[in-house]
Amino acid sequence: MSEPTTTGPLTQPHARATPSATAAAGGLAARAAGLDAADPLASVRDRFELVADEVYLDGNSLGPPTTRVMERLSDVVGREWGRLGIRSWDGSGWWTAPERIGDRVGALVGAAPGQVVVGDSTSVNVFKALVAAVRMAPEGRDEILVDAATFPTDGYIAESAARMTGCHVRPVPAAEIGAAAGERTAAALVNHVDYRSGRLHDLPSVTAALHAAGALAVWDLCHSAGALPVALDADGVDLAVGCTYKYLNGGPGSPAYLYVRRALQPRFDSPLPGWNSHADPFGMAPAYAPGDGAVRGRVGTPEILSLLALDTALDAWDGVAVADVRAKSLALTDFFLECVDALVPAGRVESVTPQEHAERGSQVSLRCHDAGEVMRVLLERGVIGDHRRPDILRFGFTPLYTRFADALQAARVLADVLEGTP
Ligand SMILES: Cc1ncc(COP(=O)(O)O)c(C=O)c1O
Ligand SMILES: Nc1c(O)cccc1C(=O)C[C@H](N)C(=O)O
Repeated sequence: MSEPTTTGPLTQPHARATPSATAAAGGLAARAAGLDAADPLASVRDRFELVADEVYLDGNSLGPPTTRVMERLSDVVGREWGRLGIRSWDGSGWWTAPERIGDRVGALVGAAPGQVVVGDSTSVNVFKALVAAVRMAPEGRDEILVDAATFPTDGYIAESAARMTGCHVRPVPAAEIGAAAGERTAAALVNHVDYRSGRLHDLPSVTAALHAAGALAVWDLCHSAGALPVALDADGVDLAVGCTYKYLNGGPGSPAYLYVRRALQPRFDSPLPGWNSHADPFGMAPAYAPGDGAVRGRVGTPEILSLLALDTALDAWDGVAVADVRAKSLALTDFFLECVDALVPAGRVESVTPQEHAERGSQVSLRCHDAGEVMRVLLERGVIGDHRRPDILRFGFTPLYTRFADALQAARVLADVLEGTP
């Protein structure tokens, strides 16, 4: 599995102690204030529960709660579960929630209704998607291509899916997957945004190249859904999975989702054909007969509490255009890189996140000596990012609630911490 490509050191000389550096910092503060004042998404921040005096830059791992989730969960537990009990499966719409909320997620990833179902973990959905993809591939194909830098769970599950379907896994850098696909390739599993480097991969062209080779394209959208535009239908993606606890704010362990392109649904042969995906679940028939549409991706009883927490979290998107989110995400990450460049002592960090907008997700990853210790101190000082071993500091920028002033504050604290360490 390959390491992310380094895109060059942040080279500006560090001059914080000089009058010109002080002026630069003042200039950055004025710029941040101007950018925040002009931000069309500024008021959306009020929809989230955020800790005062903290800069939360870990929404690419666990998004914070929305302000309405407590009230919704208290109603679900107190009234729907507590008073209506079993009647809520129908009366409160619990039974159909996976497809109903799936359509809401679908709207954020360019999927027309009826193709996304929410439930299970991302790992489980990777398994369903990959085995089903191989089962739908042309006869005689025995290779699954996997993004060589993939988030580990995808790689582990692909290995198992391959063993179960008589295939082998070939790891290939994501950018080369299209070219690597050949007549033996059944399917490829690719991360839209790399979790370590924040690199955005070219979904339309990789998907088209896979199709040209007769293979199916399975995308993991964990680090892109809710952070940037995704056009699953328009780009002809076959299957996709993603989590809902990062940029969709569903909460810790909230259920993941599975997209199966409508044209493929009749051939989607789930490796986990649980009773919830049956054409007549309450017929309790001994023989399995799959239901029609997105429901085919279901397995067992849905995780109602976290599913409905996600439902409420998605209200935060009311009136928000994904294009505005993308524009702000790029502006935030550009501004953070500029602040780091201006304030952090020269040579202490280098960005592994691409400079080119077309290749950047919604995070900035900085390679840094002693990154674990540096992140520990940042957390102590109220800058919440994370550390990926051995040497990566990750900062996720979630446009719905992150301000330009937060980006500057994070860079200032980072500069301070690095000044005090060798
Ligand atoms: C790209 C990617 N895939 C999968 C996962 C995890 O999947 P799961 O929801 O099963 O823990 C993560 C993060 O945890 C991820 O970043
Ligand atoms: N899912 C997580 C968890 O249960 C605990 C801690 C972190 C996570 C994450 O999501 C990690 C994340 N996918 C990553 O990009 O590293």
